[in-house]
Amino acid sequence: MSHILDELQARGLIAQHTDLDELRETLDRGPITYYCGFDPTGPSLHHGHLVAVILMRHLQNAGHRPLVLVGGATGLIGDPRASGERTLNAAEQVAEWTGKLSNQLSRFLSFEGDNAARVVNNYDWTSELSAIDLLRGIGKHFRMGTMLAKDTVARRLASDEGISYTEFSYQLLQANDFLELYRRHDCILQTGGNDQWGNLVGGMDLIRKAEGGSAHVLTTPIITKADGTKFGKTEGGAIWLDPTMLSPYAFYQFWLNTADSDVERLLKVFTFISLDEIDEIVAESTAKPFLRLGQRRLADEVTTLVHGAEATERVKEASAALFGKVDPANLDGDTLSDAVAELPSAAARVGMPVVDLVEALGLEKGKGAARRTIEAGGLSINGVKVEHVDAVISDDQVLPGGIILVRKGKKNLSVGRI
Ligand SMILES: N[C@@H](Cc1ccc(O)cc1)C(=O)O
Repeated sequence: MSHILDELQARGLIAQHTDLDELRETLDRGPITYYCGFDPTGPSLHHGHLVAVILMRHLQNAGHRPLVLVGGATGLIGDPRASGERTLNAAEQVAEWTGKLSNQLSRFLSFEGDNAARVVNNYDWTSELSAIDLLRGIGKHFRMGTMLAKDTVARRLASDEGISYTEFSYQLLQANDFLELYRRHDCILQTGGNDQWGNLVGGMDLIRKAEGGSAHVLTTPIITKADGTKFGKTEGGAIWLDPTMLSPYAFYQFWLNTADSDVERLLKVFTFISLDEIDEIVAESTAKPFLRLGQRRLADEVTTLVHGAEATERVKEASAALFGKVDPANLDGDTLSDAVAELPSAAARVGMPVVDLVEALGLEKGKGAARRTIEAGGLSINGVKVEHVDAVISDDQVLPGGIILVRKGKKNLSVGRI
């Protein structure tokens, strides 16, 4: 088996790092403890966090021990972003999001065995820190020049809006986390997104200055698309991992819609499929691009990772239903509803003439046209061709969730809703 660091690099999971040879030697001496932090700035993680979590899981799979840090304290302060000062969220809100994030994060790591993961909250040590401790114990190790030169800080300083003292101080708190975890758990590696580089190095320097200790940092790349457009946006917004914010169906579709030019890279970053197998998938996919094998596998794996195997099966049943093969017995109403959420729809009822429904859906302008389409064999309900112009909607055509799939020709799919 290849070395974990080589594997991570080959997968494109490492953007920047401190001395890799030294880290390699450290890792080879035995399991280490590492951490990655997540701030509760919203109710859910998104695809960006997923890259960080996947890196954590790779390291855990290689035998190392993860500490998942939720920023109960840092979430109250706000890591400065280039786009501007954050509004402070209420303490109760941050506490609620902290709980949600810990739950989500816990799904991705193992909490059993010798290298079981642990969740830590920086509120536990930061809330006890007095102003005097902060300024004497930590502040003294920081040089203003270095703090001001941090990428986001420098940019915000140069902006009209500037930066508050609150956000400016954020780097002290994150650095203190690393020091605290170094002291408490012998944690010697911090990972994070590439935008976190400055914060990570700040902690590493603090460990050296305060304890004479040596630690490492690794960052994951910010994922981009080959065509230069932003990765991870749907019409509805970010690729949230919470199924109530983005349905598993929409989540699956996002991955399924990956461009051919991005598939290989995303398979390496977002799945645990071996690199050899990815080579095979890509070769097959390139030979028969119309089958979108790479995209399917990607969507399958990532949806299973985030929402579980069962949800993924339901999503696939619902997509199959949309493309003609409807077996209501296997369908779950909620997933089907998610699947048809974006399609044109109209109210329907049992006993309604099919031509009326076709007209209401705007599939044809008027009943005459609707009749002609049926006569020509161009209309189907739930994938079954409608044979008679005077057919009416029957009970058994109502799918779970009160849905009737009406298709004209190959492409025009609409939904009657009971
Ligand atoms: N600053 C990190 C979150 C974080 C918080 C505290 C830490 O100790 C580490 C990381 C972010 O915004 O993504």
